[in-house]
Amino acid sequence: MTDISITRLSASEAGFDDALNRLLAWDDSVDHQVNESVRHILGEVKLRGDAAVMEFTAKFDQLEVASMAELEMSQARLEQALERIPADQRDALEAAADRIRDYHQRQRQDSWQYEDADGTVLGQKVTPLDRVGIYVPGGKAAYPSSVLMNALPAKVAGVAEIIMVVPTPAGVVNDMVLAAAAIAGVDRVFTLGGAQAVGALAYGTETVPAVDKIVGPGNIFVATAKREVFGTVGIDMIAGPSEILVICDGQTDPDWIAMDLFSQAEHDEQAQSILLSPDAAFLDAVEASIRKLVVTMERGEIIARSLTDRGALIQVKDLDEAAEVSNRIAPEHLELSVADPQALAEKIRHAGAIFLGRYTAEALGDYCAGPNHVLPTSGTARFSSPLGVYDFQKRSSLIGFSAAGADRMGRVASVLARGEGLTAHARSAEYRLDQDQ
Ligand SMILES: NC(=O)c1ccc[n+]([C@@H]2O[C@H](COP(=O)([O-])OP(=O)(O)OC[C@H]3O[C@@H](n4cnc5c(N)ncnc54)[C@H](O)[C@@H]3O)[C@@H](O)[C@H]2O)c1
Ligand SMILES: N[C@H](CO)Cc1c[nH]c[nH+]1
Ligand SMILES: [Zn+2]
Repeated sequence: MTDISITRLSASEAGFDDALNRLLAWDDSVDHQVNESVRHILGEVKLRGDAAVMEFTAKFDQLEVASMAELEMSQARLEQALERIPADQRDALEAAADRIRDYHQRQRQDSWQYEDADGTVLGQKVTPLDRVGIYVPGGKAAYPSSVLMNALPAKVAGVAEIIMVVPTPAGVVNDMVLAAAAIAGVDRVFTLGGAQAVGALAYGTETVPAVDKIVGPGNIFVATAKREVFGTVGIDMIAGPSEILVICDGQTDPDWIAMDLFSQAEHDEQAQSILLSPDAAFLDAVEASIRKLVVTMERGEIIARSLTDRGALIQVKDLDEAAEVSNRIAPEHLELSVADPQALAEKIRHAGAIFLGRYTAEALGDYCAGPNHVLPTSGTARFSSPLGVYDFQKRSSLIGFSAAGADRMGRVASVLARGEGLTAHARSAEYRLDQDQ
Protein backbone atom coordinates (compact mmCIF):
# COMPACT_ATOMS: atom_id res chain seq x y z
CA MET A 1 0.00 0.00 0.00
CA THR A 2 1.88 3.05 -1.24
CA ASP A 3 -1.01 5.56 -1.57
CA ILE A 4 0.06 8.91 -0.23
CA SER A 5 -2.03 11.84 0.84
CA ILE A 6 0.45 14.50 1.83
CA THR A 7 -0.59 17.60 3.77
CA ARG A 8 -0.31 20.89 1.84
CA LEU A 9 -0.09 24.09 3.85
CA SER A 10 0.62 27.74 3.17
CA ALA A 11 2.35 29.82 5.83
CA SER A 12 0.20 32.83 4.89
CA GLU A 13 -3.18 31.14 5.33
CA ALA A 14 -5.32 31.68 8.44
CA GLY A 15 -4.86 28.89 10.96
CA PHE A 16 -1.34 27.99 9.76
CA ASP A 17 0.13 28.14 13.28
CA ASP A 18 -2.42 25.66 14.62
CA ALA A 19 -2.02 23.38 11.62
CA LEU A 20 1.76 23.38 12.08
CA ASN A 21 1.45 22.62 15.79
CA ARG A 22 -0.82 19.68 15.01
CA LEU A 23 1.64 18.40 12.43
CA LEU A 24 4.53 18.50 14.88
CA ALA A 25 2.71 17.08 17.90
CA TRP A 26 2.46 13.42 18.76
CA ASP A 27 -1.00 11.99 18.86
CA ASP A 28 -2.08 12.16 22.54
CA SER A 29 -3.31 8.57 22.61
CA VAL A 30 0.01 7.28 21.19
CA ASP A 31 1.83 9.35 23.80
CA HIS A 32 -0.27 7.97 26.65
CA GLN A 33 0.03 4.32 25.61
CA VAL A 34 3.77 4.57 25.08
CA ASN A 35 4.32 6.22 28.47
CA GLU A 36 2.25 3.57 30.26
CA SER A 37 3.97 0.71 28.53
CA VAL A 38 7.48 2.09 29.07
CA ARG A 39 6.88 2.71 32.78
CA HIS A 40 5.62 -0.85 33.18
CA ILE A 41 8.65 -2.33 31.38
CA LEU A 42 11.14 -0.22 33.35
CA GLY A 43 9.47 -1.13 36.67
CA GLU A 44 9.64 -4.84 35.90
CA VAL A 45 13.28 -4.69 34.81
CA LYS A 46 14.22 -2.78 37.96
CA LEU A 47 12.40 -5.34 40.13
CA ARG A 48 13.17 -8.61 38.39
CA GLY A 49 16.36 -7.95 36.39
CA ASP A 50 17.38 -10.59 33.85
CA ALA A 51 14.10 -12.53 34.08
CA ALA A 52 12.07 -9.48 33.02
CA VAL A 53 14.57 -8.57 30.30
CA MET A 54 14.30 -12.06 28.80
CA GLU A 55 10.48 -11.98 28.93
CA PHE A 56 10.23 -8.61 27.17
CA THR A 57 12.81 -9.70 24.60
CA ALA A 58 10.64 -12.73 23.82
CA LYS A 59 7.52 -10.54 23.66
CA PHE A 60 8.77 -7.58 21.63
CA ASP A 61 11.66 -9.05 19.65
CA GLN A 62 10.35 -12.61 19.25
CA LEU A 63 13.63 -13.91 20.64
CA GLU A 64 13.29 -16.72 23.21
CA VAL A 65 16.39 -17.62 25.21
CA ALA A 66 17.02 -19.96 28.14
CA SER A 67 19.64 -17.71 29.75
CA MET A 68 20.99 -14.17 29.49
CA ALA A 69 24.33 -15.56 28.33
CA GLU A 70 22.67 -16.26 24.99
CA LEU A 71 22.00 -12.52 24.62
CA GLU A 72 25.68 -11.55 24.84
CA MET A 73 27.94 -11.51 21.77
CA SER A 74 31.55 -12.41 22.56
CA GLN A 75 34.54 -10.43 21.28
CA ALA A 76 35.39 -13.50 19.19
CA ARG A 77 31.96 -13.24 17.54
CA LEU A 78 32.56 -9.55 16.74
CA GLU A 79 35.96 -10.36 15.19
CA GLN A 80 34.42 -13.23 13.23
CA ALA A 81 31.81 -10.82 11.79
CA LEU A 82 34.58 -8.40 10.81
CA GLU A 83 36.39 -11.19 8.96
CA ARG A 84 33.19 -12.44 7.36
CA ILE A 85 31.65 -9.31 5.84
CA PRO A 86 32.45 -8.53 2.19
CA ALA A 87 35.56 -6.39 1.57
CA ASP A 88 33.57 -3.41 0.23
CA GLN A 89 31.48 -3.31 3.44
CA ARG A 90 34.58 -3.51 5.64
CA ASP A 91 36.33 -0.78 3.60
CA ALA A 92 33.24 1.47 3.81
CA LEU A 93 32.95 0.97 7.58
CA GLU A 94 36.64 1.74 8.05
CA ALA A 95 36.49 4.81 5.78
CA ALA A 96 33.46 6.12 7.70
CA ALA A 97 35.14 5.35 11.04
CA ASP A 98 38.25 7.32 10.02
CA ARG A 99 36.17 10.36 9.03
CA ILE A 100 34.05 10.22 12.20
CA ARG A 101 37.10 9.78 14.47
CA ASP A 102 38.95 12.61 12.77
CA TYR A 103 35.98 15.00 13.14
CA HIS A 104 35.38 14.10 16.78
CA GLN A 105 39.03 14.39 17.79
CA ARG A 106 38.58 18.14 17.27
CA GLN A 107 35.87 18.19 19.96
CA ARG A 108 38.01 16.86 22.79
CA GLN A 109 38.21 19.25 25.73
CA ASP A 110 41.29 19.28 27.96
CA SER A 111 41.65 20.22 31.60
CA TRP A 112 42.77 23.80 32.23
CA GLN A 113 43.86 25.98 35.13
CA TYR A 114 45.24 29.42 35.87
CA GLU A 115 46.88 31.14 38.81
CA ASP A 116 45.82 34.39 40.48
CA ALA A 117 48.44 36.99 41.44
CA ASP A 118 48.29 35.74 45.08
CA GLY A 119 49.08 32.14 44.05
CA THR A 120 45.50 30.83 44.16
CA VAL A 121 44.92 28.15 41.53
CA LEU A 122 41.58 27.80 39.73
CA GLY A 123 40.64 25.49 36.92
CA GLN A 124 38.65 22.63 35.53
CA LYS A 125 39.58 18.96 35.45
CA VAL A 126 38.06 17.04 32.54
CA THR A 127 37.45 13.33 33.11
CA PRO A 128 35.98 10.71 30.78
CA LEU A 129 32.98 8.77 32.03
CA ASP A 130 33.79 5.33 33.48
CA ARG A 131 31.13 3.20 31.81
CA VAL A 132 28.57 4.16 29.17
CA GLY A 133 25.71 2.34 27.48
CA ILE A 134 25.19 2.91 23.78
CA TYR A 135 21.81 2.15 22.24
CA VAL A 136 21.97 1.01 18.63
CA PRO A 137 18.52 0.76 17.05
CA GLY A 138 17.53 -2.44 15.30
CA GLY A 139 13.76 -2.87 15.18
CA LYS A 140 12.95 -1.94 11.59
CA ALA A 141 16.45 -1.64 10.14
CA ALA A 142 20.01 -2.48 11.19
CA TYR A 143 22.30 0.47 11.93
CA PRO A 144 26.04 -0.26 11.74
CA SER A 145 26.52 3.48 11.18
CA SER A 146 24.92 4.17 14.59
CA VAL A 147 27.48 1.86 16.23
CA LEU A 148 30.26 4.08 14.88
CA MET A 149 28.45 7.33 15.68
CA ASN A 150 27.86 6.27 19.31
CA ALA A 151 31.06 4.45 20.14
CA LEU A 152 33.77 6.50 18.43
CA PRO A 153 33.16 9.76 20.34
CA ALA A 154 33.19 7.71 23.57
CA LYS A 155 36.53 6.19 22.55
CA VAL A 156 37.96 9.61 21.65
CA ALA A 157 36.87 10.88 25.08
CA GLY A 158 38.67 7.96 26.75
CA VAL A 159 35.65 6.14 28.25
CA ALA A 160 36.95 3.01 29.98
CA GLU A 161 34.07 0.66 29.19
CA ILE A 162 31.45 0.79 26.44
CA ILE A 163 28.41 -1.51 26.73
CA MET A 164 26.32 -1.74 23.56
CA VAL A 165 22.72 -2.91 23.27
CA VAL A 166 21.05 -3.68 19.96
CA PRO A 167 17.80 -5.55 19.34
CA THR A 168 17.96 -8.54 17.00
CA PRO A 169 14.31 -9.26 16.12
CA ALA A 170 13.71 -13.02 15.85
CA GLY A 171 17.39 -13.53 16.63
CA VAL A 172 18.57 -12.25 13.24
CA VAL A 173 22.03 -10.83 13.88
CA ASN A 174 23.47 -8.30 11.44
CA ASP A 175 27.17 -8.97 10.83
CA MET A 176 27.87 -5.37 9.76
CA VAL A 177 26.61 -4.17 13.16
CA LEU A 178 28.95 -6.57 14.97
CA ALA A 179 31.83 -5.71 12.63
CA ALA A 180 31.29 -2.00 13.35
CA ALA A 181 31.44 -2.80 17.08
CA ALA A 182 34.79 -4.55 16.52
CA ILE A 183 36.15 -1.58 14.53
CA ALA A 184 34.99 0.92 17.16
CA GLY A 185 36.35 -1.09 20.11
CA VAL A 186 33.07 -1.75 21.95
CA ASP A 187 33.71 -3.80 25.13
CA ARG A 188 30.46 -5.79 25.52
CA VAL A 189 27.46 -6.31 23.24
CA PHE A 190 24.00 -7.47 24.34
CA THR A 191 21.27 -8.24 21.82
CA LEU A 192 18.56 -6.35 23.67
CA GLY A 193 16.35 -3.49 22.55
CA GLY A 194 13.58 -1.12 23.48
CA ALA A 195 12.70 0.08 26.98
CA GLN A 196 13.92 -3.22 28.50
CA ALA A 197 17.45 -2.56 27.19
CA VAL A 198 17.38 1.01 28.53
CA GLY A 199 16.15 -0.28 31.92
CA ALA A 200 18.86 -2.95 32.06
CA LEU A 201 21.58 -0.35 31.41
CA ALA A 202 20.09 2.15 33.87
CA TYR A 203 19.43 -0.16 36.83
CA GLY A 204 21.81 -3.03 36.04
CA THR A 205 20.71 -6.67 36.15
CA GLU A 206 22.50 -9.85 37.24
CA THR A 207 24.16 -9.86 33.80
CA VAL A 208 24.04 -6.36 32.35
CA PRO A 209 26.19 -3.88 34.27
CA ALA A 210 24.64 -0.55 35.27
CA VAL A 211 26.19 2.33 33.33
CA ASP A 212 26.73 6.00 34.14
CA LYS A 213 25.12 7.37 30.99
CA ILE A 214 22.97 6.03 28.15
CA VAL A 215 23.35 7.56 24.69
CA GLY A 216 22.00 6.84 21.26
CA PRO A 217 18.91 7.04 19.09
CA GLY A 218 15.87 4.84 18.97
CA ASN A 219 12.16 4.72 18.34
CA ILE A 220 9.53 6.32 20.54
CA PHE A 221 9.79 3.54 23.19
CA VAL A 222 13.53 4.01 23.48
CA ALA A 223 13.34 7.81 23.56
CA THR A 224 10.60 7.70 26.23
CA ALA A 225 12.53 5.16 28.33
CA LYS A 226 15.65 7.33 28.24
CA ARG A 227 13.62 10.31 29.44
CA GLU A 228 12.23 8.19 32.30
CA VAL A 229 15.60 6.90 33.58
CA PHE A 230 17.29 10.31 33.43
CA GLY A 231 18.48 11.10 36.92
CA THR A 232 19.37 7.50 37.72
CA VAL A 233 21.78 7.76 34.80
CA GLY A 234 22.79 10.56 32.48
CA ILE A 235 21.37 10.67 28.97
CA ASP A 236 22.59 12.50 25.91
CA MET A 237 19.33 13.90 24.52
CA ILE A 238 15.98 12.84 23.09
CA ALA A 239 16.97 11.30 19.74
CA GLY A 240 13.71 9.78 18.56
CA PRO A 241 12.15 9.10 15.15
CA SER A 242 14.11 10.78 12.35
CA GLU A 243 13.17 14.10 10.80
CA ILE A 244 14.16 16.09 7.75
CA LEU A 245 13.19 19.62 6.81
CA VAL A 246 14.19 20.79 3.34
CA ILE A 247 14.14 24.43 2.33
CA CYS A 248 14.34 24.68 -1.47
CA ASP A 249 14.25 27.74 -3.73
CA GLY A 250 12.63 25.64 -6.45
CA GLN A 251 15.78 25.19 -8.53
CA THR A 252 16.82 21.68 -7.43
CA ASP A 253 15.72 18.58 -9.33
CA PRO A 254 12.38 17.63 -7.71
CA ASP A 255 13.37 13.93 -7.80
CA TRP A 256 16.39 14.72 -5.62
CA ILE A 257 14.21 16.49 -3.07
CA ALA A 258 11.57 13.73 -3.10
CA MET A 259 14.28 11.14 -2.42
CA ASP A 260 15.77 13.29 0.37
CA LEU A 261 12.30 13.37 2.00
CA PHE A 262 12.06 9.58 1.56
CA SER A 263 15.50 9.10 3.10
CA GLN A 264 14.19 9.92 6.55
CA ALA A 265 10.59 8.75 6.01
CA GLU A 266 11.88 5.23 5.31
CA HIS A 267 13.24 4.92 8.87
CA ASP A 268 9.90 4.75 10.62
CA GLU A 269 6.18 5.41 10.12
CA GLN A 270 6.68 8.05 12.81
CA ALA A 271 9.54 9.81 11.00
CA GLN A 272 8.79 13.33 9.76
CA SER A 273 9.70 14.83 6.36
CA ILE A 274 8.73 18.40 5.49
CA LEU A 275 9.49 20.62 2.49
CA LEU A 276 9.32 24.43 2.51
CA SER A 277 9.44 26.39 -0.74
CA PRO A 278 8.24 29.77 -1.98
CA ASP A 279 7.52 28.17 -5.37
CA ALA A 280 4.04 26.54 -5.54
CA ALA A 281 4.78 24.92 -8.92
CA PHE A 282 7.88 23.32 -7.40
CA LEU A 283 5.84 21.87 -4.52
CA ASP A 284 3.54 20.35 -7.19
CA ALA A 285 6.56 18.94 -9.01
CA VAL A 286 7.96 17.36 -5.83
CA GLU A 287 4.54 15.89 -5.04
CA ALA A 288 4.49 14.35 -8.54
CA SER A 289 8.03 12.98 -7.99
CA ILE A 290 6.93 11.50 -4.66
CA ARG A 291 4.07 9.63 -6.31
CA LYS A 292 6.29 8.50 -9.20
CA LEU A 293 9.15 7.30 -7.00
CA VAL A 294 7.41 5.79 -3.98
CA VAL A 295 6.35 2.73 -5.96
CA THR A 296 10.05 2.02 -6.67
CA MET A 297 11.01 1.94 -2.99
CA GLU A 298 11.57 -1.26 -1.03
CA ARG A 299 10.29 0.46 2.08
CA GLY A 300 7.47 2.19 0.17
CA GLU A 301 4.82 1.31 2.75
CA ILE A 302 6.74 2.88 5.63
CA ILE A 303 7.47 5.95 3.47
CA ALA A 304 3.81 6.30 2.44
CA ARG A 305 2.60 6.00 6.05
CA SER A 306 5.19 8.47 7.34
CA LEU A 307 4.52 11.07 4.62
CA THR A 308 0.74 10.72 4.96
CA ASP A 309 0.66 10.90 8.76
CA ARG A 310 3.50 13.30 9.50
CA GLY A 311 4.79 14.81 6.22
CA ALA A 312 3.95 18.19 4.66
CA LEU A 313 4.66 20.42 1.68
CA ILE A 314 4.48 24.03 2.84
CA GLN A 315 4.45 27.15 0.71
CA VAL A 316 6.21 30.17 2.20
CA LYS A 317 6.38 33.79 1.04
CA ASP A 318 10.16 33.80 0.65
CA LEU A 319 13.32 32.22 2.10
CA ASP A 320 13.22 34.54 5.13
CA GLU A 321 9.82 33.14 6.04
CA ALA A 322 11.17 29.64 5.41
CA ALA A 323 13.92 30.31 7.97
CA GLU A 324 11.32 31.54 10.49
CA VAL A 325 9.15 28.43 10.07
CA SER A 326 12.25 26.23 10.27
CA ASN A 327 13.31 27.87 13.54
CA ARG A 328 9.86 27.09 14.96
CA ILE A 329 10.20 23.46 13.95
CA ALA A 330 13.85 23.11 15.12
CA PRO A 331 14.35 20.02 12.94
CA GLU A 332 16.85 17.24 13.46
CA HIS A 333 18.18 17.63 9.88
CA LEU A 334 17.83 20.79 7.81
CA GLU A 335 18.76 20.80 4.13
CA LEU A 336 19.28 24.23 2.55
CA SER A 337 18.85 23.41 -1.14
CA VAL A 338 19.23 26.98 -2.34
CA ALA A 339 21.64 29.11 -4.39
CA ASP A 340 23.30 30.76 -1.36
CA PRO A 341 23.08 28.28 1.54
CA GLN A 342 25.63 30.13 3.70
CA ALA A 343 23.50 33.30 3.66
CA LEU A 344 20.39 31.33 4.61
CA ALA A 345 22.30 29.41 7.32
CA GLU A 346 22.98 32.75 9.03
CA LYS A 347 19.24 32.97 9.74
CA ILE A 348 18.97 29.48 11.23
CA ARG A 349 19.09 29.23 15.02
CA HIS A 350 17.71 25.77 15.77
CA ALA A 351 18.65 22.58 13.89
CA GLY A 352 20.53 19.41 14.82
CA ALA A 353 22.57 19.51 11.61
CA ILE A 354 22.50 21.92 8.67
CA PHE A 355 23.26 20.59 5.18
CA LEU A 356 24.52 23.30 2.86
CA GLY A 357 23.68 23.40 -0.85
CA ARG A 358 22.07 21.24 -3.50
CA TYR A 359 24.83 18.63 -3.51
CA THR A 360 24.73 17.96 0.21
CA ALA A 361 22.36 15.04 0.58
CA GLU A 362 21.45 14.51 4.21
CA ALA A 363 22.17 10.80 3.66
CA LEU A 364 25.91 11.50 3.53
CA GLY A 365 25.68 12.96 7.00
CA ASP A 366 23.98 9.75 8.16
CA TYR A 367 26.99 7.67 7.19
CA CYS A 368 30.31 9.24 6.51
CA ALA A 369 30.55 13.05 6.36
CA GLY A 370 32.18 12.99 9.81
CA PRO A 371 29.77 14.87 12.13
CA ASN A 372 27.54 12.75 14.34
CA HIS A 373 24.18 11.47 13.09
CA VAL A 374 22.77 11.12 16.62
CA LEU A 375 20.84 14.37 16.75
CA PRO A 376 18.05 15.97 18.79
CA THR A 377 14.50 15.44 17.49
CA SER A 378 10.96 16.71 18.30
CA GLY A 379 12.05 20.35 18.54
CA THR A 380 14.71 19.63 21.17
CA ALA A 381 17.35 21.17 18.90
CA ARG A 382 16.22 24.39 20.64
CA PHE A 383 18.35 23.29 23.59
CA SER A 384 20.28 20.13 22.62
CA SER A 385 23.29 19.50 20.40
CA PRO A 386 24.58 16.60 18.31
CA LEU A 387 26.10 13.69 20.21
CA GLY A 388 29.77 14.49 20.71
CA VAL A 389 32.92 13.83 22.69
CA TYR A 390 31.64 16.37 25.23
CA ASP A 391 28.80 13.96 26.10
CA PHE A 392 31.37 11.47 27.35
CA GLN A 393 33.46 13.93 29.37
CA LYS A 394 32.54 15.57 32.61
CA ARG A 395 34.14 18.44 34.41
CA SER A 396 35.21 19.00 38.02
CA SER A 397 36.11 22.46 39.27
CA LEU A 398 39.59 22.89 40.77
CA ILE A 399 40.09 25.39 43.60
CA GLY A 400 43.40 25.79 45.51
CA PHE A 401 43.77 28.86 47.73
CA SER A 402 47.15 30.20 48.79
CA ALA A 403 47.35 31.62 52.34
CA ALA A 404 47.04 35.14 50.89
CA GLY A 405 44.08 34.13 48.76
CA ALA A 406 42.36 32.43 51.72
CA ASP A 407 42.68 35.68 53.64
CA ARG A 408 41.42 37.92 50.84
CA MET A 409 38.44 35.80 49.75
CA GLY A 410 37.79 34.41 53.25
CA ARG A 411 36.70 37.89 54.32
CA VAL A 412 34.21 38.05 51.42
CA ALA A 413 32.91 34.54 52.17
CA SER A 414 32.51 35.38 55.86
CA VAL A 415 30.27 38.37 55.12
CA LEU A 416 28.15 36.40 52.66
CA ALA A 417 27.85 33.39 55.01
CA ARG A 418 26.77 35.54 57.94
CA GLY A 419 24.26 37.23 55.60
CA GLU A 420 22.82 33.78 54.93
CA GLY A 421 22.85 32.92 58.62
CA LEU A 422 25.26 30.03 58.06
CA THR A 423 27.71 30.43 60.91
CA ALA A 424 29.75 27.27 60.33
CA HIS A 425 30.49 28.42 56.81
CA ALA A 426 31.60 31.81 58.12
CA ARG A 427 33.81 30.40 60.86
CA SER A 428 35.36 27.84 58.54
CA ALA A 429 36.51 30.72 56.32
CA GLU A 430 37.49 32.91 59.29
CA TYR A 431 39.82 30.25 60.81
CA ARG A 432 42.02 30.68 57.74
CA LEU A 433 42.20 34.52 57.81
CA ASP A 434 45.54 36.16 58.49
CA GLN A 435 45.03 36.90 62.19
CA ASP A 436 47.66 39.74 62.11
CA GLN A 437 45.60 41.83 59.64
N1 LIG B 1 17.62 10.83 15.99
C1 LIG B 1 18.64 10.08 15.60
O1 LIG B 1 19.78 10.47 15.75
C2 LIG B 1 18.38 8.71 14.97
C3 LIG B 1 19.43 7.95 14.41
C4 LIG B 1 19.14 6.68 13.88
C5 LIG B 1 17.84 6.19 13.92
N2 LIG B 1 16.88 6.98 14.48
C6 LIG B 1 15.52 6.49 14.66
O2 LIG B 1 15.63 5.35 15.47
C7 LIG B 1 14.46 4.58 15.29
C8 LIG B 1 14.78 3.13 15.16
O3 LIG B 1 13.59 2.46 15.39
P1 LIG B 1 13.45 0.88 15.26
O4 LIG B 1 12.05 0.58 15.63
O5 LIG B 1 13.97 0.48 13.93
O6 LIG B 1 14.46 0.28 16.33
P2 LIG B 1 14.62 0.50 17.91
O7 LIG B 1 15.77 -0.37 18.29
O8 LIG B 1 14.68 1.91 18.28
O9 LIG B 1 13.30 -0.11 18.55
C9 LIG B 1 13.03 -1.48 18.54
C10 LIG B 1 12.52 -1.88 19.91
O10 LIG B 1 11.32 -1.18 20.21
C11 LIG B 1 10.58 -1.97 21.12
N3 LIG B 1 9.17 -1.97 20.76
C12 LIG B 1 8.64 -2.05 19.51
N4 LIG B 1 7.30 -2.07 19.60
C13 LIG B 1 6.98 -2.03 20.91
C14 LIG B 1 5.76 -2.01 21.64
N5 LIG B 1 4.57 -2.05 21.03
N6 LIG B 1 5.81 -1.94 22.98
C15 LIG B 1 6.98 -1.87 23.64
N7 LIG B 1 8.17 -1.89 22.99
C16 LIG B 1 8.17 -1.96 21.65
C17 LIG B 1 11.10 -3.36 21.06
O11 LIG B 1 11.63 -3.70 22.31
C18 LIG B 1 12.22 -3.33 20.03
O12 LIG B 1 13.36 -4.02 20.49
C19 LIG B 1 13.74 5.14 14.08
O13 LIG B 1 12.66 5.93 14.55
C20 LIG B 1 14.78 6.04 13.44
O14 LIG B 1 14.17 7.10 12.76
C21 LIG B 1 17.12 8.19 15.02
N1 LIG C 1 19.01 9.42 9.78
C1 LIG C 1 19.36 8.76 11.01
C2 LIG C 1 19.38 9.82 12.09
O1 LIG C 1 18.14 10.37 12.26
C3 LIG C 1 20.70 8.07 10.98
C4 LIG C 1 20.85 6.96 9.99
C5 LIG C 1 21.54 5.81 10.13
N2 LIG C 1 21.44 5.14 8.98
C6 LIG C 1 20.72 5.83 8.16
N3 LIG C 1 20.37 6.95 8.76
ZN1 LIG D 1 18.84 8.24 8.02
